[in-house]
Amino acid sequence: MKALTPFIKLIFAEKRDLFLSILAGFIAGITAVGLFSASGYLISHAALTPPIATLMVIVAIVKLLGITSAVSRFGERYYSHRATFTMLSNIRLRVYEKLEPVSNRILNRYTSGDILSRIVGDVDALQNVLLRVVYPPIVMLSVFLATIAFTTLFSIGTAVLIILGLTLSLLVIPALFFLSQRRVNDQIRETRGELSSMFAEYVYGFRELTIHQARQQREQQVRNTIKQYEQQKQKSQSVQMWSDATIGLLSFLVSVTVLFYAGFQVAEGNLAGILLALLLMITLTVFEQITPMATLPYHLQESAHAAKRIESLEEENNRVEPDVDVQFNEALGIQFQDVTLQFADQLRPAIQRVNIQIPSGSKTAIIGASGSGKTTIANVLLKALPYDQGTVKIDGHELSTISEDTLWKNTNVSLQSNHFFVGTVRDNLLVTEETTDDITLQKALHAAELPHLKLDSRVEEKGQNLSGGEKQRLAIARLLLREAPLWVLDEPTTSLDALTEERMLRLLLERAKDATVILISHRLTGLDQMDQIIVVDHGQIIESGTYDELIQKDGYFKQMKALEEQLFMNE
Ligand SMILES: Nc1ncnc2c1ncn2[C@@H]1O[C@H](COP(=O)(O)OP(=O)(O)OP(=O)(O)O)[C@@H](O)[C@H]1O
Repeated sequence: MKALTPFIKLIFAEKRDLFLSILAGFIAGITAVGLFSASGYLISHAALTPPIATLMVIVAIVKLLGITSAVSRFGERYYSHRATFTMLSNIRLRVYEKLEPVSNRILNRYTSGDILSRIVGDVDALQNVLLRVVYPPIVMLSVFLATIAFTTLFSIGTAVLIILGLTLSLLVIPALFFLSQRRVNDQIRETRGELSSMFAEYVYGFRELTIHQARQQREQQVRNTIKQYEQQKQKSQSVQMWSDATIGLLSFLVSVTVLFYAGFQVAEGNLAGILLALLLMITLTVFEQITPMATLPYHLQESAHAAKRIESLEEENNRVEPDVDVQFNEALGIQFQDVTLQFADQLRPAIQRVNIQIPSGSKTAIIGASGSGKTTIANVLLKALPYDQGTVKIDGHELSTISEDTLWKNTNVSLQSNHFFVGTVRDNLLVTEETTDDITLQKALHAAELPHLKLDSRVEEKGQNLSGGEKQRLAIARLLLREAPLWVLDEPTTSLDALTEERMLRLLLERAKDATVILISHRLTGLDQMDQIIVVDHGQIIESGTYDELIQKDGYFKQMKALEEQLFMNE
């Protein structure tokens, strides 16, 4: 319930619509009760053949109540839905604003299918907070109180019977059915999340699954999960049906009891016979109004759960960003001191007691076997991963005192896999904020050895119409368009042949000559151009020094170099 508080606050921000929908709901409810009880009274009174004028007055009252009830019901729907749509758009904005700055961290922790189901499905589920959780009890309670007060004017016994019936129908029966529905609802939610992730995986991996002929197997898994989901939904709906039927039966029993009780009172001379139909109609109509209350516990649980899931995404945002931001120099010095990071599901730390000194303006290569922890070091530096122990400083400032925005503004980054947007080559070069003219863009393309690409050439989804090497060179052209005091290059040239790789590295280092450069690589090409080489193995730094120092040392680097040369000669 606590998780719902911020969303309930958003509902109460729509004070006017909320008030109008409650008012219209109350008028619609009370006039419906009035309409049927007046009809009952009219029928009974007509049997006594009163003067026509009396009947006309009652008929006019019935008509007026009928029209008022219909108009108020429309008003209730109109204002409550308007408040809901405004609230939903405010929730969507709120969620987006909170998630956007932490998207990097979230993508590391949740699958994209899960994130999608939270920001779409769970946000949509919150529309029921107002429509089915907040205002129905307020409207129902006020209608019941007014009806019961009205009934006590004629028969206190009938009022007591209605109160008992309502307590059973509104509290006891829904609570009992809710308890038996709870487990299956938990299962439904779990299966829905699983299905969403599974489906995203299927769509993303469609090509690989087809090539490896594993598509049918996956499809079957998705189908099985859909079937399981449908069965669980059916089970939940059947519990709901039984709950509705039991409430219907109870309302019928209460109405029959009222009829017998009031009939007995008439026979005893304690109640005017003309009121019998009125009391029966009041009972029947008031029970008709409780239908939305039967599903309230279900919607309350669903909304609270949705709110919790959204909140858990937003919790990432609670990591406080510094108020006062730092100012950086032309090139940035970097220091890692005893930095350790262990992923939750891993047996050993991805990086352990890592100590690195990178002087400002220097060029450092971090090398090591696959999985040794190179990218993790870069991610820590880019604040994409929180570390467990140690200190990281950039330009003398602790990483925690630097906002992500400032950090990324001052960094030119090439990730292992770069994203390419559907559009033109120009669109893909202009992803930076800086506005650049066509001549500069063309120069960047030429420098990245892509003279055959025109700025208006089409780039398909994920750059599918470009070769692996062309994609990397397009990413390099992007880098060339941006100035920054720190360059972090994670394997920027792995898809290139050795000679092109050498030229590209030279080009990048030339462009970043005044900046601090960190190059992550598991190949050793071009490392003689670096000021410092750090060798990582199993998350620990095992060697570091200049190219010449490491070659002279008979260590890991020298062995790797010898092995690479041998492979190169064999090719
Ligand atoms: N998000 C993650 N969750 C759990 N473990 C992870 C995660 N990212 C990386 N790891 C683990 O941390 C270790 C270091 O990974 P890292 O990506 O830093 O290696 P790397 O040296 O960059 O490898 P490569 O050269 O193959 O890119 C690996 O054992 C990897 O399985």
